[in-house]
Amino acid sequence: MSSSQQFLGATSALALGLALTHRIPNHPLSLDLSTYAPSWLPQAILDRLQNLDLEKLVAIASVGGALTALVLYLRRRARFPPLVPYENAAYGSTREYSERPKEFLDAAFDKYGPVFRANILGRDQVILDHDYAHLLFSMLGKGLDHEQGVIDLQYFDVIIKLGSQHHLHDSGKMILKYLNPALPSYDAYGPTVQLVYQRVFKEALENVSSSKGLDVTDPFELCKKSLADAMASVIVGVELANDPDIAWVFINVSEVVAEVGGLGGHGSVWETLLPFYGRLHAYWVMNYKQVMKPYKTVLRAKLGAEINRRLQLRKSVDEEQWKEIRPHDVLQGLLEEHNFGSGAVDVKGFMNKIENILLFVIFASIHGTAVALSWVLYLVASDADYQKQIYEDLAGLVNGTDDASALTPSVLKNAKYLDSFTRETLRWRPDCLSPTPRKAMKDITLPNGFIIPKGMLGFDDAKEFRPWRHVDKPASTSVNVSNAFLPFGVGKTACPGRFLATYEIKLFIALLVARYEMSLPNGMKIDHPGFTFQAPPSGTITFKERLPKDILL
Ligand code: HEM
Repeated sequence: MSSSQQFLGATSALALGLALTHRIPNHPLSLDLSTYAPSWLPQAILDRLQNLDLEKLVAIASVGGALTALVLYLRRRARFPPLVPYENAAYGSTREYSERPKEFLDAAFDKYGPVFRANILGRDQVILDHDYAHLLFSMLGKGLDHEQGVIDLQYFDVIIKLGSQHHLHDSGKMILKYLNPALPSYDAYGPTVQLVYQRVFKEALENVSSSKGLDVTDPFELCKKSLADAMASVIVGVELANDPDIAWVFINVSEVVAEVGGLGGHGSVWETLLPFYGRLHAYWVMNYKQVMKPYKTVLRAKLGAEINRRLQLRKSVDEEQWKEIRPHDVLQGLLEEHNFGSGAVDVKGFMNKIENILLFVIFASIHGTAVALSWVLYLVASDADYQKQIYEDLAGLVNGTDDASALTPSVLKNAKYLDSFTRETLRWRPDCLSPTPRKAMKDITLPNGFIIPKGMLGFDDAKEFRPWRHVDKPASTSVNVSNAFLPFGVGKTACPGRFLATYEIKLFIALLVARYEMSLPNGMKIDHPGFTFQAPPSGTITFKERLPKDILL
């Protein structure tokens, strides 16, 4: 504090104290303020201040107090990162950002440096370049709350409350238990996912040949369908995954939640004017309209029938035969925790317990992974050299075999170029701000003196895309979370599905690159910048089959 601020503060505090203890007596008061007075203050003014009557003193103190507060406020504000100017007070920079996110961010970084504020979605938000975000999250991370950031921006608390309880961590525990790469059974999911992909590719790319390319106009649908079917096979089993009603649940649940949480409402006039509008909307959709109800009804009916089928089947075979035919899926693991062995599963009680957990896992596993996968796919398709490098990487691993089930999770771990590409895409996706905002729970002072004010959200922006930057860096694989790599979060709540997610992404790309050459005849388009849940790119991808001698799998 400067000496003038100290003087103002001392005068105010003294006057207020006196006013309270003397209850404002009606006679002049003599004070000695000379020790506090700055040297530049004229003696005449000091004399008058020292012989004030109390009423005047209280008046001066009030003005002094108000001025001190104003000075402190202005000084604190002056240390906020610079704000990108905007013309429309209602929209701030929301429109400008949503129309051309990359240009908007690039121009702001050029002009203001690594940290600035922009008024987006009705509030000032701090945006950091990647290096600065890394520094901030790792060195000054205390007081930055990821969960609170996500709740504020994505209404996660409303969305994941699919029933009467939150199921985030229960779902996490379930994934870590049944889809844990440390378990020997994990590799068993490889062939399951591969069979699904091959079936979906066969349907979608049936008419492709080396002479005649095939244009796929909506590759995101291909990504989503592949992942929804793969997750259904892994979670409820290959047989049930073929049921069209179950396929409908898997593909739509994630869509609905993503809509509610971001893609649909964000950027609307309402949300910009009323930042809490999104939350109200989420309450309306989830709790009043109960959009999850039809999915729950189908899930209950179909899973109920499947559980009874498995119980009957188990009764009809002996121990040895059961070992042969026991389904390798998450459902079976869960059933075995709930009396499957004794043949006395209480189906209704079981469904009550697991229904919401399953719905959350379906959401968590499909939409985000499909968007991430479509980014990887478009970026791979954007450059023949990327495909060449990944193809050579795979050729070394496949080693002459043409058996597609060769690419188990443990084999694909060694596809280092593909892994680096996946990590870099997740790190970089350029269309929008990081999906892991942080909320400042207290003022945070940056090394350059700027303050990130309490209550504000912070994002990071990643600069250059360099797909091989993580090659031969064992601590920087696609699943190593850290403050420098936030797409899967960090710490004890880091995404437990990231092992499966990156496997699914890499396998999808590997199977395509092994057989096809891809190109983007019209480039790629970013239709909607992700304010929170990220949006996929769009645009046609042309597939051409490699010459038979070059097809790897
Ligand atoms: C590329 C795809 C994916 C991305 C980018 C992603 C990202 C995330 C992020 C950012 C979180 C929050 C982390 C935090 O709070 O710090 C999270 C949590 C979670 N994810 Fe993922 N995820 C993906 C795929 C998956 C898959 C495939 C599954 C399931 C198999 C899954 C299941 C979960 C669960 C259950 C949680 C909650 C964990 C807890 O709070 O205990 N995710 N994910």
